[in-house]
Amino acid sequence: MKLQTLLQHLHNFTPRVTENPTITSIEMDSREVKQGSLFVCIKGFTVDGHDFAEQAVARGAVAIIAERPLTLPVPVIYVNDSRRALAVLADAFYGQPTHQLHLIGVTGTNGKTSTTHFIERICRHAGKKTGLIGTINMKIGDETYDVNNTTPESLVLQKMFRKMVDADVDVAAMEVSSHALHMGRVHGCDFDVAVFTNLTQDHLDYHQTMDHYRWSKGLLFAQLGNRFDHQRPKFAILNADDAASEEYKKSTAAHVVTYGIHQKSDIMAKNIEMTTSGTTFQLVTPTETVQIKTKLIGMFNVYNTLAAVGACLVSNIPLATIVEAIAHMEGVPGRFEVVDAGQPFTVIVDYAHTPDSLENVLQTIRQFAKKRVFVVVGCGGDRDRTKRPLMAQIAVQYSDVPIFTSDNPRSEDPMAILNDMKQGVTEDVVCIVDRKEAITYAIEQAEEGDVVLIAGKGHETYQIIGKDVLYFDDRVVAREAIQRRKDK
Ligand SMILES: CC(=O)N[C@H]1[C@@H](OP(=O)(O)OP(=O)(O)OC[C@H]2O[C@@H](n3ccc(=O)[nH]c3=O)[C@H](O)[C@@H]2O)O[C@H](CO)[C@@H](O)[C@@H]1O[C@H](C)C(=O)N[C@@H](C)C(=O)N[C@H](CCC(=O)O)C(=O)O
Ligand SMILES: Nc1ncnc2c1ncn2[C@@H]1O[C@H](COP(=O)(O)OP(=O)(O)OP(=O)(O)O)[C@@H](O)[C@H]1O
Ligand SMILES: N[C@H](CCC[C@H](N)C(=O)O)C(=O)O
Ligand SMILES: [Mg+2]
Repeated sequence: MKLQTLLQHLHNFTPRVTENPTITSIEMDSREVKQGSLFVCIKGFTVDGHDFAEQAVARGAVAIIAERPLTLPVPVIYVNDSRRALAVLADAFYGQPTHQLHLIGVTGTNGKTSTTHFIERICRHAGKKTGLIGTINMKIGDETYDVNNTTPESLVLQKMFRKMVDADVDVAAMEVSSHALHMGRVHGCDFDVAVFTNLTQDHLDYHQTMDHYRWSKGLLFAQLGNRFDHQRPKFAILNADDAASEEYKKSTAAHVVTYGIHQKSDIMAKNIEMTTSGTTFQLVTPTETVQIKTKLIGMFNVYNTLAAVGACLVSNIPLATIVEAIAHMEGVPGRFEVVDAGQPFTVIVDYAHTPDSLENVLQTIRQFAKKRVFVVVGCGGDRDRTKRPLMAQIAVQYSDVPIFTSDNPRSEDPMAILNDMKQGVTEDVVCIVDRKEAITYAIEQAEEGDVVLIAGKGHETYQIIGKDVLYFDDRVVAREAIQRRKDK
């Protein structure tokens, strides 16, 4: 694509460049630049992309997008906000792929990964070709691609959407984090359906206040198409049991469909019954009431299922197909995942890393636990510090044997994180800084009928200590500890 053709999409007011080289790729990382690239300088949280512009030119960049003056031998186009410019340019460069996809975005503090996976599975069951973007990975059909972020930067996103369109994907479900909404990573994504799961405390390191966090999530609904196009209607699927939905309802021009258990909503779950092997409930929709049977447990999964049902119904998937798909649905990796190595007690690995999710998952376990509940839990470094004492409190309140340990300490001192956790409790709690030792301790202490919850890292196959990303998988560590116990 020619530089001038691409720049037509920017509508910026700075002097126009006269050169018109062919742009072979857009890059935001100088290390990825090739001959013919357009390099976009982004001022990041760690370094400033402008400092790598010279390097980009040396590697073959033929034009640069920048926010501040640079003296370079190639044309430099100045913009006020290069991250936003990147989103506009990436959308244009890849041929506006989201206009050709049925795109479902899911936001909320907890349940995004679960809900997007449920939507993907229902759509596949309906015979659709699917795309998926989120915390665990990106997918086209069965093909998987690694991710660095739950919601990647616009450049990565638009490239993936192009790949999806070229692979004839019908429906794409993606997680939309509050960071992505606030930083504009999803500018240019033409969502058809926006889903809200819930809002509870997390990410205050980034957002500072709950008001800012709530507002950031609300951007998904506020930016969801502002005209009534009956050919391509837009839908907001809102959790009526969460107070934030009232605000999102007002901020969107899209058609609103609500779901819930307590408040009167368009889609409701009634007569919920749960056992250790699954859940049944009556699904009440505006047209029909049907019986749902699922292997999933936990009230939170009823909410995630309702959210997925809402998204799929407005996407024209027949209710009967949805019901059938739900009956076949397995859990999501690292979400309430049972580790069974033949031990006489239950071991569950779960991604709960917020106060609300930890409380939900422990409440669910409490409902069924015959004997003691152990919880091995830590809190991530370089993340919301204020959730640490709250998670500690919840661990103590809902378990019999809380064991505090490290999650991903990142650049922080693991002991300092444990101390932050201990501020939330008055009791003496076992603290074992090494996560492997903590898991082993729990497994050695557990007796027949007990439940051991290993919380916080779920599907993660690494532990970040300092700058090191070390292989670590709670499920593997638990399995090995069980085996060692058996071998004794
Ligand atoms: C705080 C934050 O969001 N950081 C994101 C940000 O990184 P950054 O600002 O540190 O980037 P940087 O290293 O300063 O680099 C600035 C620019 O210089 C460029 N550069 C850098 C080095 C070089 O040699 N050459 C070069 O050109 C970089 O490519 C970049 O364009 O931009 C990166 C690229 O888009 C992101 O991967 C990164 O996410 C990091 C990994 C992160 O941890 N983000 C978290 C907070 C986050 O976004 N989380 C949400 C999920 C939350 C949830 O699920 O609950 C998410 O959506 O992932
Ligand atoms: N609807 C829900 N409400 C509260 N807790 C939930 C809900 N769904 C899942 N959880 C809990 O939160 C954990 C994370 O779930 P999930 O990965 O689906 O959320 P997420 O929003 O994608 O998280 P992240 O922000 O890290 O991407 C689960 O392991 C479970 O303990
Ligand atoms: N998306 C979340 C994941 C947290 C997972 C937990 N294991 C941690 O490292 O804190 C975050 O980046 O805050
Ligand atoms: Mg997720």
